[in-house]
Parts: sequence; C-alpha cells; structure tokens
Amino acid sequence: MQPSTYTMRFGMLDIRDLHVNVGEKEVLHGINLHIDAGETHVLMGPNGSGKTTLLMTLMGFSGYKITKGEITLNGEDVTAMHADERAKRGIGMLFQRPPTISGLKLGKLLTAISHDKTVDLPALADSVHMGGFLERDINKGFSGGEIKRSEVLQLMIQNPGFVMLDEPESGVDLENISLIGKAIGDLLEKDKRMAKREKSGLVITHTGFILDYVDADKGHVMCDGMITCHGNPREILKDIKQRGYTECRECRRS
Ligand SMILES: Nc1ncnc2c1ncn2[C@@H]1O[C@H](COP(=O)(O)OP(=O)(O)OP(=O)(O)O)[C@@H](O)[C@H]1O
Repeated sequence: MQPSTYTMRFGMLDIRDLHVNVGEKEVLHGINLHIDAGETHVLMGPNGSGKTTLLMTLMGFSGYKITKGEITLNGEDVTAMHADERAKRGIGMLFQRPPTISGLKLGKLLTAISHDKTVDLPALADSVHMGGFLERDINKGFSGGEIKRSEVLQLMIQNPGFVMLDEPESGVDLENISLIGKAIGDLLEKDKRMAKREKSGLVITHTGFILDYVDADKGHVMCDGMITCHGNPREILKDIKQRGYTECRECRRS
C-alpha cells in the first residue's frame, strides 16, 4: 500500500446514473447522488427497495454488477475498482448482517486492519464495551447489539474517510444506541465545523434514532431501486411516520 492512499481521507462522493444487477435482476435503476466533503446523508426507504444493494455496490463487492453509470470518490473514478482498492481509498462500511468468521479472533482482525499500530486496542474496545470480546471468534455467538458494537469498533480502527452504515441501530437496546451513536458521531467528526471535517457518510435508517447523534445534512428516500425524494432528514422521517412510503414514490422535493 502506498502511504499516499491514506492521505485521501475526505470523502466527496458522486454517483451518476447508476444501474446495478444482482444476479439477472436489475435492482438499482439510475441512482444519482452527490455527497459533499464533510456531509452526512441518510437513506430511508421500504424493505427491499435497494438501500443495502447501493451500499454493497459502493463498497465494491462482487455480486453487485454495475451495468451503467459511474461512481467517483474525491474526483477519482472508482467504478471498476475492487473492494480492497476502494477500502484503501477510504471507503468503510458497517454491515447490516456481517458474517460469522470461525477461527479468526476479533482482536487479530483489528490488529490487522489498524493503520495506527500505536493505538491502545483494549482501551478502544472498552470504549464500546467490547473489551471482553477480543479473544472471541468474530460474531460467533454475538448478540445483535454486540455485532453492531463490534462493527463500530472495526470502523473506529479503520477510520475511513467515507463511512457507510447499514442500519446501525437495528437490534440495539436504547442504552447501547447512545453508546454507538456517540461513537458514530465521533467517526463522522460531528464535533468539528463542516469546513474542518474530513469525513462524510451515508447512513441507512428505518427508525431515525441515529439522527439524534448524527446531525445529518440531507435525507433521501429510495423506492423500487430509485431515489424518489430528497430533503431535510427529520421532515422526511416525520412524513414517513405519518403517511408511510406511498407518497414518497410520487414526491419530488428536490
Ligand atoms: N443476492 C441476491 N439475490 C437475489 N435477489 C437479491 C439479492 N440481494 C438483493 N436482492 C434483492 O434486491 C432487492 C433489494 O434488496 P436490498 O437488500 O438492497 O433492500 P433494502 O432496501 O436494503 O431492504 P431492507 O430495508 O429490508 O434491508 C430485494 O428485492 C432483494 O430480494
């Protein structure tokens, strides 16, 4: 790895007319999205609308075939890049359903992915109540909330410039939502003024709990593989709570 790849930590993302197939089926039908450096956007939408597909495609996983369109990060075209190349350029992701990895200890993985070898791993793990999990196989027997805390811990170690979070609050109790929410706010440098921030992010949420910790700049609604609505995230969430997603399909706030 070239050291220069680690200097590209700010995350300006541009998605243009992105079409994606999963297997033979086209799931995303022409997504356009611009996330400026320092911004955090949230993505809402009904089950099965394509939100996770978008994040998995942005991460560069095989199985998500881009048939049209392009993705640029900090002005660089990453459309054809593999996941590891994108990770080197600062894209990181918290998964909705990460796999169990038998035989690989959480602590070993964290050491392997850490850029900063001086980091106090046990202390960092303790900060998200994962100190007792470093010698356990990744996600093996972890509860839903423990899996999310483990995922957040992995992101804290990776310290990506563009942070993607797929339903970070799902399955997490109220006390731990606060813990995870604060850690995610730190990851996205929410304590800094926009102009000083080098992090940006895209967060999928159904409940909007995460909005209390991540001062999101914009919200989008995805329906049937298309982004149908943009606007203030809290206003969109309020509308969805009152009226469901039916009107989102017609809505053109932007
Ligand atoms: N590997 C796959 N094989 C077949 N279909 C798939 C595959 N992955 C996703 N799909 C389909 O693509 C569509 C979009 O799925 P996706 O997981 O992106 O939705 P989502 O908006 O994230 O849903 P949820 O809110 O329930 O998490 C769904 O109809 C899903 O069944």
